[in-house]
Amino acid sequence: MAKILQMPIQTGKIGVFDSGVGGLTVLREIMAHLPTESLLYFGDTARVPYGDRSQTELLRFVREIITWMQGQGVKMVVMACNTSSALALETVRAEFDMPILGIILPGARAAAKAGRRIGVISTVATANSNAYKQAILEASPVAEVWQVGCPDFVPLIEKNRIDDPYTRAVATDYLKPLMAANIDTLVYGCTHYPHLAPLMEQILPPSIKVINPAQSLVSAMAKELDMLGLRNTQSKPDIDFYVSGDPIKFAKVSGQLMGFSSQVQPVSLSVLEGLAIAQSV
Ligand SMILES: N[C@@H](CCC(=O)O)C(=O)O
Repeated sequence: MAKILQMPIQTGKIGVFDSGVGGLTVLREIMAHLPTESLLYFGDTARVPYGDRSQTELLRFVREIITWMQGQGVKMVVMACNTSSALALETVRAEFDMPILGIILPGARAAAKAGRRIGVISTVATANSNAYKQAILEASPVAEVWQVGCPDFVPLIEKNRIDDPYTRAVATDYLKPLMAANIDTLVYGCTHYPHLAPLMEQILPPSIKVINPAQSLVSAMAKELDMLGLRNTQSKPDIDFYVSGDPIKFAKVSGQLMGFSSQVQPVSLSVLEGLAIAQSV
């Protein structure tokens, strides 16, 4: 595939994407810690969940999204999605001529610093990839890692069923093997899961440290922006939201989860799919 060359500029937006509302937990950290950056958020809500997709499918989606973001003039892309980071990051980094950051390495490093008996909850695809386990063990060879795939979480969170006894029962069940393993640290290995924090805080013993990889990702972003001379110093940043599914539904759920309302614009799947075809010829 040919690389598309483009000169990034400081005032360009940072593209942030996920399958749905999960990446908003990353967006929240970026807004808090890099408040002068303009952002472009894309939620692939027509194709959520990503967690049971094959690597071939995910690579196609991720290539389409990054190509589309390049067309929007972004200066950096942030995969606010662990599943994409686990299965597609390395490949697309070699294909695109722009900084692309994933969330797993920063999360794994933070976990390795925080504890020794580490539980990672994630999508099934992320768990099967062993990406967290490998990255944690690289950072701390003495660590022990337990990974649990939690396929029911994303559909429940996309419907904002957080304060729901069913979700509580599901969460208790997923955490059981980790409690039995006596973990000291729990990693939210899917960006949707920090939305569950109010529920998790009720279920988890307070002695367990909880790692939200987005916090370390934002530090990595800051370093990368400085290194590339791409920090935005303009004072009036803005945020654009786009989804491949229903913009009204996304605006409603994101408003409930984040506490602010936003204008959400549609990007049709045929536009995205066309980009992948154009790239491969
Ligand atoms: N936000 C997700 C994607 C989840 C999904 O769509 O299954 C992640 O971090 O992996």
